[in-house]
Amino acid sequence: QEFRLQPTPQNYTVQQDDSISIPRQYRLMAGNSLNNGTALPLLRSLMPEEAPDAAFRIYIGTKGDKVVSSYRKRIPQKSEGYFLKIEKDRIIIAGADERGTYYGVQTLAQLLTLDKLPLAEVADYPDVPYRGVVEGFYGTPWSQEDRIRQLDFYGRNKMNVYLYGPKDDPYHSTPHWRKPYPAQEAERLKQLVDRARDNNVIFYWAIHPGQDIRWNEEDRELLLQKFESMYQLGVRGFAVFFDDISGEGTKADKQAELLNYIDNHFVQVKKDVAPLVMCPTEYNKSWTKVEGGYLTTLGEKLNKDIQIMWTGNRVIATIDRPTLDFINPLIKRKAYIWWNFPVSDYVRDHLLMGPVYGNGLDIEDGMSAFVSNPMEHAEASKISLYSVADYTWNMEKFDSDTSWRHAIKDLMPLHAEYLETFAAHNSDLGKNGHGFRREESIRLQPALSALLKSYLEKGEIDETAYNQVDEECRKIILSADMLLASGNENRPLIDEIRPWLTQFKLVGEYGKTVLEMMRLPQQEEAFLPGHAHAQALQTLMTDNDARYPQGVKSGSGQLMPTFDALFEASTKQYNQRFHTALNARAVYSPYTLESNVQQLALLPTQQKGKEGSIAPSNEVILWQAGGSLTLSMDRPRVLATLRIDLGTKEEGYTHFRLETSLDGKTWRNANLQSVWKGYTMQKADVKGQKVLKIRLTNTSGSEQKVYFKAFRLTEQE
Ligand SMILES: C=CCNC1=N[C@@H]2[C@@H](O)[C@H](O)[C@@H](CO)O[C@@H]2S1
Repeated sequence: QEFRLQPTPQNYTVQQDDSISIPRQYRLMAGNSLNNGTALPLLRSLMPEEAPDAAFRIYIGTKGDKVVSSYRKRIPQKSEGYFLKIEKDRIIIAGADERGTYYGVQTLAQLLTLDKLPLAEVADYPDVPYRGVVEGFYGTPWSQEDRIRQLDFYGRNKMNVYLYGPKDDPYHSTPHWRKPYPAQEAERLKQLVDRARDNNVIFYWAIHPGQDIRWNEEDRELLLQKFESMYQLGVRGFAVFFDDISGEGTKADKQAELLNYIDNHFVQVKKDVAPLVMCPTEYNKSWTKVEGGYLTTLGEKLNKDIQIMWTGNRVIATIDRPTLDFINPLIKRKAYIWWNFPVSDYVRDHLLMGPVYGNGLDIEDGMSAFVSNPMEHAEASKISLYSVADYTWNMEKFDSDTSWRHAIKDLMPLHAEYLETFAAHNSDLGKNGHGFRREESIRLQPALSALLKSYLEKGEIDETAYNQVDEECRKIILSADMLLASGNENRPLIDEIRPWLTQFKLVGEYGKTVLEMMRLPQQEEAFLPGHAHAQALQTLMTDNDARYPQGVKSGSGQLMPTFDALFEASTKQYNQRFHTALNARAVYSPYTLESNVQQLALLPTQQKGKEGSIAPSNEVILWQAGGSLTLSMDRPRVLATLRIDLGTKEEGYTHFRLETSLDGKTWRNANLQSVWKGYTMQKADVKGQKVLKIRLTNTSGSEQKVYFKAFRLTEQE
């Protein structure tokens, strides 16, 4: 692939017929505005040989510095803009501000990877003011090493914000948000703040107090003290998240009062702190009732410089002009977009490695920020983050596929072709509660559907499609092995995705086995080993690693559905021909879910051995009066245990009735006994009962706001 600057600059011209060799020595002419910034240390790390008498010169400064005064007019009049020019005997880097100058050096860093320096001219600036990442997902928070590597990545890709808000950090959220971090954690956070500064990234620390905040003087002061303790660690960006909570903390006027107090008595007082950011309780259109006044209250009452986050028309959604035309007038400012991609905490058995696409390319003027909420897999998230950096810097010129391919090359230059094969087939989310899907196996789709169609409809094999799919299965197996054996090129990435690489290889082998089976349904003996092997591979693909209780899925969007359909079709053909009863069912979930509660209706069911479950949801469920959820079995089954966790205390369960049925007509009450306090985990007394259906209904007569943290059953052996 040809060289490209990342992100794509606004203006970039190169003299085609000329270039210079990279100067070994140079005389540095630096504006003193850069003294305690990070542009100079970066430049020195790239070009170490300063020599006062060298012929080659580097002029670097910020608008207003004498040293770049003759280039003043060339500097874009945009914050974080810069002008970079490479001439025969000099390089000029002139920034509109310190960060712009730093970005000019980052662009030079990329040009220095070429053998010769092009005589280039770059006049560049970002489209979106704040660009970066919010570590805001449920699940295992990133490690210290993950975060250090992330911050360096943001510096190189011109992302300027990182918001620290991992839901499962107890000092960010309930129960310890009021307490300062213990010394060791505080030290680690200080390291991150320093690393962020080296990369010209604003480190935002977020607090998530809403689940148990009291609207009083004491909690307000405790919150400010916590912010002060973070300020002492060097934090210069602060956020307050009120998402995924219920109860007192959800009141808009109270939230606005608290945030304005923080703004007036902390942020504005400190003078060196970035604008305050808040995450509202109603943070997407599908959850907000405009007439309820929550958003308009924030829009009217919140100080104008306080940023309000928004995920779009749904929790997981792409962002377009209508999305912004809805929210901006209500909040009376440009939304601070929290984009829930590639976050996978609601589909933890999947990796989201595909291209970033679907967001509008003409909406840069409608948002104050665009930050990505990524996967708990930090390295694997970089494929998307690279493209988010590209998209937010220069939206019109963003090309999803080019960006995706370069993102992969940036992550593993020596194994790019194998990582691309892996990423192409590991991008869809599978069925999920949010109904958000992504394209997968795009290039192979025509061959997969042609192969399946001709086989199902005419019992024939489309040889062209067959060979394409066969060749891809070979590449899948090869790619999995090459990446597993890739050593130190990007060990953190391989450590993260290893379970999915192992699964990916099984998918390739399963494909090859099924392709062989397709040729043999008329051969009584020869068909059998292939059928047995395919079933063995199906078992291996479902009984995966106990360390991943949520399971590991690969190729679930296109490859596996096609291979399963071909397995079933060829086995059915065989059974008809030889009057046998070989198992002709590939995947098969004995449980189906029906519900008229909108946020539960699409939740997938899972089966592993004797355990069955409905996938949990992270958010607050608005469970309407009379709303119900019914789990149906394929046949009556004897239950051992049933555990339900609605994230509520004892009294919360009195609003619900649990019933079981053997025929779907007559229902019996099953009582809910509490198993343990805290987040009361409930256990129903269904031991030894034979059931066909289980139903949970809100019988309280009014809407209930609960979580849906667990719905798990085990069958009797
Ligand atoms: C604008 C505020 C967004 N707040 C959110 N909190 C939750 C996040 O913690 C989850 O990672 C995400 C995906 O499951 O869903 C919502 S999005």
